[in-house]
Amino acid sequence: MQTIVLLENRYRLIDPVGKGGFATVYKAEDLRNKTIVAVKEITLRDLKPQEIIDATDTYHREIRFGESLKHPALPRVYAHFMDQDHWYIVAQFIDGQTLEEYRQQLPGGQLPLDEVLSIALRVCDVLTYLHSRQPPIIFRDIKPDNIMRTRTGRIYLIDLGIARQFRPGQRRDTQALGSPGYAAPEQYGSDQTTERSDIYSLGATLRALLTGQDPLDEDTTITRKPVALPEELSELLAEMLARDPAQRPTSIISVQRRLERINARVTSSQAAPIPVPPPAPASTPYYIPSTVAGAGKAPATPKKRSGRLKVIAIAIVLLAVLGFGSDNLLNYISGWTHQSSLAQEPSIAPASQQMLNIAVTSNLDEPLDPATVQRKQSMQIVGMTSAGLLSLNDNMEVVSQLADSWEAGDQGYTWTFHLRHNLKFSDGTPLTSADVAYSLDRALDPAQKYGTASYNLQYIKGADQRSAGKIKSLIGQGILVPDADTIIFKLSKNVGYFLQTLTTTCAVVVEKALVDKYGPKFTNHLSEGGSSGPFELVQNTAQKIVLKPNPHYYDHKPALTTIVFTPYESTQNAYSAYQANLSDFVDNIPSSLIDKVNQDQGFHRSLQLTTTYIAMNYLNKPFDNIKIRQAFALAVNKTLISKEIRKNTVLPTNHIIPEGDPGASATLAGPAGVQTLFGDPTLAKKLLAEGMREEGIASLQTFPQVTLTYPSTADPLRHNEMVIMQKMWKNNLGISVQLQEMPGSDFYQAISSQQGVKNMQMWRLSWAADYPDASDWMTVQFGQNASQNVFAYGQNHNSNMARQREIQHILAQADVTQNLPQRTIMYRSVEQELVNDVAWLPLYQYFDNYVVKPNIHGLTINAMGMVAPDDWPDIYVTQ
Ligand SMILES: Nc1ncnc2c1ncn2[C@@H]1O[C@H](COP(=O)(O)OP(=O)(O)OP(=O)(O)O)[C@@H](O)[C@H]1O
Repeated sequence: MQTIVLLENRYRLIDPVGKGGFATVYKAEDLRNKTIVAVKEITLRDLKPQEIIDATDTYHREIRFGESLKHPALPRVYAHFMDQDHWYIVAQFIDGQTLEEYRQQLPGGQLPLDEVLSIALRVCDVLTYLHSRQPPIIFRDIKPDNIMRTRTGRIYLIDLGIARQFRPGQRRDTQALGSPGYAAPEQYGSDQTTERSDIYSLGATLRALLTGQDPLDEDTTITRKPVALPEELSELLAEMLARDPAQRPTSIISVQRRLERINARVTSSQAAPIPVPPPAPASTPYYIPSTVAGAGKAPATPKKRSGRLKVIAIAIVLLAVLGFGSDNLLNYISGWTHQSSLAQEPSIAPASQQMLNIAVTSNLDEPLDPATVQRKQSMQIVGMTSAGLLSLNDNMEVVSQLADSWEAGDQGYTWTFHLRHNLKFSDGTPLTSADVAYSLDRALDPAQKYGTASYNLQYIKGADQRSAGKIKSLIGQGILVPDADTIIFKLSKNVGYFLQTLTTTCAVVVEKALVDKYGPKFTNHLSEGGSSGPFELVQNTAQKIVLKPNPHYYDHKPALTTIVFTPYESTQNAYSAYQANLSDFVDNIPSSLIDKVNQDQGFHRSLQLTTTYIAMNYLNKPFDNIKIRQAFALAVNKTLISKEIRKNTVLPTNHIIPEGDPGASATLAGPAGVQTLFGDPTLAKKLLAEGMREEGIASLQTFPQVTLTYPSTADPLRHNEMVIMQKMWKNNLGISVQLQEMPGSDFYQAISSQQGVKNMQMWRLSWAADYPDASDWMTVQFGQNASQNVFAYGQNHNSNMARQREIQHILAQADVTQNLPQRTIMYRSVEQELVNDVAWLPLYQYFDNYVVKPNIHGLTINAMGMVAPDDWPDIYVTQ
């Protein structure tokens, strides 16, 4: 029996994976999201007072930076919490090892030149990001121990704990931090650390990886391969390692450019042998600190990682602290060691087997034009082959894609984006800010019928006129292109969620040359080039879409060599293909198949930002009374609907801002403060009686006839769902609700305007997020003049009308509040009032149910129903 260690009732510790100065890092399962995370535990007991102060600083910095910084090479921080003796940070789990561990497995501890250059370029990329923050962030501890590498070679910087913001004017750091040998001389207290301190540490790291020699290691007994470095690289390293910061390269970007040139030469001349000069003396010309300024004594020996026994000893203490008895402890530890010694992580399969077959259940005939795609599967393909300035990760955070950095000015009315250096389309032509500008402007062209840009990109100044056909182009007006690497947006409204709008599919880049050549039919020629995402399209027919890695994508190349999308007539057929090993992945599995599919070893589900709700018309009787709305809401048992009708493929909810949206509230109560999801029939009856009294309705006989309207569909479950609610209202309130099924087109036409719903009392509808932001669930639905607000919230004669108006005012203010935490608080407080008012009666949130073969590593669907572009380098076939 194995005892489970559960933190916060949510994180199940699986295995310790690493140990640092103050912290132990565990691989853990987040039971709520069913994902693997890293839990970093800092144990305060046994620390000396100064160590507690240092650990506190480290912890707070790691959280602050981890939560605010977004870069594909920085692990995301999801949560933090503490108990009496420990602090915890929950972060993205990196399935890999540190470069220090990795190099120790290689002969002489040395990495090949091309691999070091590739790592160097990636580290430069993330340092460029950190150094371009305002104020710049100096990492201060670049070393092989703080760089992790996944099995596919993806690189992450860990341990933001000692990073700090550069303060102009401050002469020196208050603390001497960094790691001996890797830290720049000025980090020993003589001067303030700057970007050039990171340049020094990167130089020391690259040198250690190339030579196999630790900067402080004088041991000459180890056999190491003499290193032959291109002359330019030797020169660059010598400059990076100059003792005087003024002698080092001025910026990390200049280092990156030089490394790119060296890399291009090395790659092109790989076949030719490089002459091997005699090895240089280990310690020169590199600076090796002999004293720690201020402390007056020799630097401490570099930290050594503790062995497994020590880790287990710490675990015993941890478990004892968490209240486990000794028997459990022993069971736990034995289970743990047993499991660990047996746990053989499957290895990555050879390139010839890196093929992913995806079964889709609608035709492949939709043109893959980012401006107009509607189907989810098409959006997924577009997201794989086309990149935007920004994208979303699995945690619904906005992360950089083509943009390297960005800044807001003018109180959020101006946004300046700096593109990554040297971007290219898949055909090798340069991708510049002019291409981004062209693509966004094109998406707003009224010729793009059914496009989403007129809505998603509406905040760019002049977008309304462009999409109404009143102006020919936004470029030079709302979109400015001062140079090839910079694009500026001028906004008509300084919404705090502008970045989120740029993650939508309509905001990705298309190649102008291809559109100019083929016009609207350019999507039939995507295999000729034009891809800007991690993959390029090589075949596009009704029978098959084939993708291969885009050789010019800026990020680490995916290990998958081929991805094939094959259409099937039904999900049942797609699942049969999966069972017959013809397909590796099927998503959107409907509830009708769930009993069969959820037995599958590869079954997963991911909560989606899509909610089904009942809308009530504030202008029509009887729903112009809040108590009657509350009575109808509390008479519904949402748990029962989820279980009986939807076979638990949905999550019953009281929330309007759904779980998984960064704005979702953890403390929301349902209408009239009811916390449960199965309603409260007693309270519902009481509220109904009070509401009827207020409205002068003497008895149920004179209660207005109520009709629930819903769009017809082939899915019988929708009808069953309406029938079960009809029964609940009858049983709990004594009211017979009529059901009215309407042809879909008539229904959607009707609910698009207040005039259209004039004769409707309540209707069933679903909403899927455009982007993960609370505004999409608040202002877009309930704001003044919001197109979705056809039920007349804030424009009626209800008793709390004045408050409804105030709420609309708060929403308008929240939209333009630039400070995210403050904005979130505003939306959440409004949401609580809207839920109490039954402005919506939310029923449930959807899961995307999917199967993925166990030998496909890392494939997960995020809350927008997509595989995040950032994930592709870590998705591969195992053997
Ligand atoms: N996000 C992560 N995913 C997987 N493993 C991790 C992660 N973060 C850290 N580790 C592992 O845990 C080890 C210790 O982590 P880390 O270096 O962050 O601890 P620390 O106490 O802050 O270190 P230091 O003593 O260097 O300041 C790392 O060397 C690595 O092996």
